[in-house]
Amino acid sequence: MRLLHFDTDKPMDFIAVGRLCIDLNANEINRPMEETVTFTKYVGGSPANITVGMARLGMKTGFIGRVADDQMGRFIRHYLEENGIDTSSVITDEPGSVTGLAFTEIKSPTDCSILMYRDNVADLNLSPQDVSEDYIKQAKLLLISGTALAASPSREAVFLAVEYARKHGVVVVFDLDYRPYTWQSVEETATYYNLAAEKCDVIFGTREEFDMMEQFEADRSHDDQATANKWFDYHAKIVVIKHGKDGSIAYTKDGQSYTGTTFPAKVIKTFGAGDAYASAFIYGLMRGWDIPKCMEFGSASAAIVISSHSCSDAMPTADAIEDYMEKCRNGEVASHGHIN
Ligand SMILES: Nc1ncnc2c1ncn2[C@@H]1O[C@H](COP(=O)(O)OP(=O)(O)OP(=O)(O)O)[C@@H](O)[C@H]1O
Ligand SMILES: O=C(O)C[C@@H](O)[C@H](O)C(=O)CO
Repeated sequence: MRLLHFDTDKPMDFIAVGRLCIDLNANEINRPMEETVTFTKYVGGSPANITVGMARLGMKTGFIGRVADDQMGRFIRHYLEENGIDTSSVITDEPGSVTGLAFTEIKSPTDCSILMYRDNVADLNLSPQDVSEDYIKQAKLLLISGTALAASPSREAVFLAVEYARKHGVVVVFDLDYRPYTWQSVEETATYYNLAAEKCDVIFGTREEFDMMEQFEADRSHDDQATANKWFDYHAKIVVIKHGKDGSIAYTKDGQSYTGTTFPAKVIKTFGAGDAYASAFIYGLMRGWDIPKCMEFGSASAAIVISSHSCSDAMPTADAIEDYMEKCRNGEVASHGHIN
């Protein structure tokens, strides 16, 4: 059974919609934020990272979003363009809004957190009028990400993008990307996440993210297969549930499930794993690979990114992923900072 159809007549491979922001990653690692004094600036935001990943993998990519009319907004636009990402649907917001900042605290390879500055951010000002049906219809795949659903008008813009995608046979992928601090309440969060997930072909999330979505259900089994089955009753063909260092499980609508293992990593920080995994997995899907191969590629890409200081800038090329897998097979990469 063919799970997904990518329309090869469409010129653009991949478009993401949502947040573009800045990561300021601690240079002094293995210490709390209170003792951290210098940071390196990178483009950040989960959908931005995934798009950079896709571009590094050689896909023709574009982004729909809003950036602030400030130095940070210009830095983001320039970085996307340098990576070959089309920015014709990246709009500069009216003066007054700011660029979202994520300060990352790297206390240890397994204890990382993010301190967010997201008041009055430009990315959540994306409006339905910014979403072009013509732009979306020429892509094979649209990626949406949960944080863009946190507030209006960005929320409506994402739902409209999904409608256009479905109307024109564009595969819709949802990366749950749940960041609690951008939401008002768990009730609101679960409501919008569930409404969006109903409309998507592929869903990526962690067990905790799916638990958040299922919090008001009578039967909360926390069971991965039950979670996947629920979405197969709507539109989904593939549901991937990620379990950090314990790997991932992919379920497909034809009743199969596949367990993905992890690659050894010299972990510097754990965030970015999910974005790297998603980009390499989606790349594999678009190349027509079977699910286990997509998972293997995703896991290897994740291991590379968590062994690096950044998320976006560390996204590997296909050759770099192949090389890494080869080195792991030859026993040349030992795990470090990896708690089993
Ligand atoms: N410590 C680790 N060592 C090796 N691989 C890892 C590790 N942590 C995560 N991965 C890989 O990355 C994949 C996704 O990780 P995870 O479940 O942490 O996603 P996530 O929570 O969405 O990530 P993020 O922190 O970027 O939000 C895992 O399925 C696994 O393949
Ligand atoms: O916006 C965030 O939540 C932080 C991201 O910018 C960061 O790159 C990350 O956490 C990747 O998943």
